[in-house]
Amino acid sequence: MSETLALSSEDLAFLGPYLPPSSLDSPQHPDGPGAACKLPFTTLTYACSLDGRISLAPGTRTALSGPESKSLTHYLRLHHDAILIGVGTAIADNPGLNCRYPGATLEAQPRPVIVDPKARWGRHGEVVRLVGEGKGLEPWVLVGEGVEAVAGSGKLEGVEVLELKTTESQGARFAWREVFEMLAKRGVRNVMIEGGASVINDLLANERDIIDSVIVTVAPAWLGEGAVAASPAKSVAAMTDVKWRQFGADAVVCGRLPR
Ligand SMILES: NC(=O)C1=CN([C@@H]2O[C@H](COP(=O)(O)OP(=O)(O)OC[C@H]3O[C@@H](n4cnc5c(N)ncnc54)[C@H](OP(=O)(O)O)[C@@H]3O)[C@@H](O)[C@H]2O)C=CC1
Ligand SMILES: Nc1nc(O)c(N)c(N[C@@H]2O[C@H](COP(=O)(O)O)[C@@H](O)[C@H]2O)n1
Repeated sequence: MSETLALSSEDLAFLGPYLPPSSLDSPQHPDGPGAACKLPFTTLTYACSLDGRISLAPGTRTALSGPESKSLTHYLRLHHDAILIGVGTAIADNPGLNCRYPGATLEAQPRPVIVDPKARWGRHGEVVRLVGEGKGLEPWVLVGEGVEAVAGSGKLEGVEVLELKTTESQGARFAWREVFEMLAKRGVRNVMIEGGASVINDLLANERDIIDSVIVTVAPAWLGEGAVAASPAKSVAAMTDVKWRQFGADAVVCGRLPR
């Protein structure tokens, strides 16, 4: 399952303080609502360019991380119970969402979680890679209550569809807290939130209290104006507990969001 290099002991020491605690009884964020409400510990993590972009164009998969920071992503996957993405990313990237860090076994794999209120995923054939390779866990797809997932096509075989109520005010949205409560009830202790842009921007603008750790890779490239930006609708104050480290050609910043 390994496809990445092992990180150095210095890299691991750098990342250690930002990883999820080993159990919910020992929260890293003592006053964090995540711990208080028994929500899972959450890590918001993605890679962006020097102009804050995460992909070249909407619906386009773009490799920004170099080999070293890609290893970092897989090391993070090793330390989380679940990886959450929006359906836009699932459709655009057809991601594996498994852990390919050296030594990662099938038992150590994170649970892919796809936020898909209108059950759009599975209509495009991308399901095959996520589910079919047998190198990761069966994804959970969160759909709106009463929304039929890929009616009659049978393409969602190997995927568990979970229903959650939506609010119609903003076009079938889930309340993030309810998403994470649902995951906690299913035994998920920590979640790595990988994107994409809508998920990142919504959480940063509106639900910062839910995020316990932030780990962002900055690649030394510019994607330009037409590219998809990680840029919340509102400003967010500077992170606290900030540390930077170089991973190959990329810079990685870790921190916590101000409460
Ligand atoms: N560089 C990096 O690290 C990463 C880059 N990416 C890139 O990001 C791009 C995709 O971003 P984007 O198009 O914004 O897609 P997202 O992955 O953010 O998915 C967006 C969709 O998820 C659903 N969604 C988001 N928030 C909620 C909510 N609160 N409740 C219910 N549903 C919700 C909506 O689905 P609906 O519209 O059906 O209602 C929404 O349109 C791709 O190009 C991908 O390559 C992605 C991850 C990481
Ligand atoms: N860390 C990171 N760096 C990049 O350059 C990226 N494009 C991403 N994308 C995220 O990783 C997913 C792909 O995962 P697999 O390699 O297919 O398992 C992709 O869907 C994004 O969530 N991340």
